[in-house]
Formats: sequence, C-alpha cells, structure tokens
Amino acid sequence: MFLERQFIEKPWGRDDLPPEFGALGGQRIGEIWYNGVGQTPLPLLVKWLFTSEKLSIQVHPSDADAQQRGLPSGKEECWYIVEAEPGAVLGIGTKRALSDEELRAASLSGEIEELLDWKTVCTGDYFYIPAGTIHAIGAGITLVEVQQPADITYRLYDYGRPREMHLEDGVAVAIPAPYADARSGHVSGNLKLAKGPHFWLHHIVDDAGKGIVRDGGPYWLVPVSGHATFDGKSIVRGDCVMVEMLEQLHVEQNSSLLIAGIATS
Ligand SMILES: O=P(O)(O)OC[C@H]1O[C@](O)(CO)[C@@H](O)[C@@H]1O
Repeated sequence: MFLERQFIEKPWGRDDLPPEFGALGGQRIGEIWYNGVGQTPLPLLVKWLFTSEKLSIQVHPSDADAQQRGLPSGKEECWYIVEAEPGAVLGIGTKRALSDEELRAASLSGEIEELLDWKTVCTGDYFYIPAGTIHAIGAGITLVEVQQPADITYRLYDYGRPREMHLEDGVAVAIPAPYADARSGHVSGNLKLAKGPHFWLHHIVDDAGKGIVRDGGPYWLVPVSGHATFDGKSIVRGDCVMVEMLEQLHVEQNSSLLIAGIATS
C-alpha cells in the first residue's frame, strides 16, 4: 500500500521541496507525514523533514510520562540524515548534566542553545532519540524520521518565535544529560540502525540487505536514493510503501532504502 502524504507547514520548513514530493503551492513545508488510506494514523509514523532554520529545542515524553498526562503514548524517534548542507548541525543532549532549575533558567534565558551539544552531520548519519533527550534539528537538513505515532513535543526554547511553549512539562520529562546512545553512527551499507521498545529501523543498499531483517511485517519501505521495485512496481524517493512481506522487494545495487517495522520483542 502506497501511503498518503500529509504536508505540514512549519516556520522552519522550506518552500522549495524536491519535485518528487509533490506540488506545494508556495507553502513552507517542514514535514511530510505518511498515513494510511483516508489519512488514517498507523502504528508507526514515517516522516520526511526539510529544514531552513533550527527547530525548537525540545523534548518528548516517555510512555509513562505521557500516560501521567492522560496521553496514550510517548514519543521516541530515530533520524536518518538524507542530505545536509556543509556545516549543518543537530543538537542532541546537553554538554553536561543539568538540574531542573538550571534547565528551566537556561530555557528561559536562551542559554540552553549553548548548553546543547551540537554536532555537524552528513548524509548517512543516524541517531536514535530516546524519550527525555533534549534535542533540536538544525537548518539545511533533509532527514527521514521514524517515530511513535504521537504528536507530542514539549518546546523549551524557540528562538523568540511566537509559538506555544511547554516549559514546565518539558523540564518535568527531560533528562538533561550528555547523549550516549549506542544506536547512532554513520551507515553506507546494509545495517540494522536501531531497535527501540516500539520500532526498529534498517538501512539496505541491495537485495542481500533483506537478509538482515529478522522481524516480521508489516514493513514500511522508504526509498532514499537509487532504484527499487515492489511486486514489479517502481518505488522511488518520495514514496513510502507499507507491505506485509519482503519477498517481492527488489533493491538495485548501491541504492539506499530504509525499512522500518514495529518491535515485537
Ligand atoms: O516544535 P517544532 O520546532 O515545530 O518541532 C517539532 C518537530 O520536531 C520533531 O520532534 C523532530 O525533532 C518532529 O517530530 C516534530 O514534528
């Protein structure tokens, strides 16, 4: 099933998306969400993000934090960098551990921007972002994000943009400490990128890569570059296809395709 695109406007988005993502009528699009028929939400949310400015410095709740607030689930996410302008950065974790009071004060003053640990990124970098991690995606980046299907972001700092802030919830759920998650790195071949309690993400570059996928379907196929077919039909960058089996998937040599699925163990 080819999933339906939902275009989300964001102040940090772009009005010049590559043509394969569809006509946008001059809107400033930050995200494309991939939903089921009639825009039905699915148990995993795949997004493309396109940035021209920094996103808010933010944090997401864990399942337990979300449930305490009457929300069905928290939000963990994983990023794969598709393109990054030279010098483009992501902020993940803080340079040192902070107390709640320090985090609150730094968020109010903007000092949080200097306390965040910014890293230069390039095509092929990936990061699993556990709930509670303070983070911000920088400008000039195109990435694929796979996440729990919960639209809950607590903004700690937004560079003065006139958007809603969530300081108290953000401070309550944040774990303000250096990022040290082993589910991060740089990939160019067939590799299991990350597995969390809710979902997993693999990167494959040819048909042999299908062999590393041990978990059952459904599978979300996200072509990034090169050429792939499913059941004889071309699937190209801009598509996201949900399938039950991988037998009919063919990935040409030196392509780049992400496969995501729901964690069952
Ligand atoms: O608050 P902002 O800056 O719009 O950022 C929200 C976005 O950030 C992300 O959590 C990525 O970090 C997206 O999933 C989410 O839609």
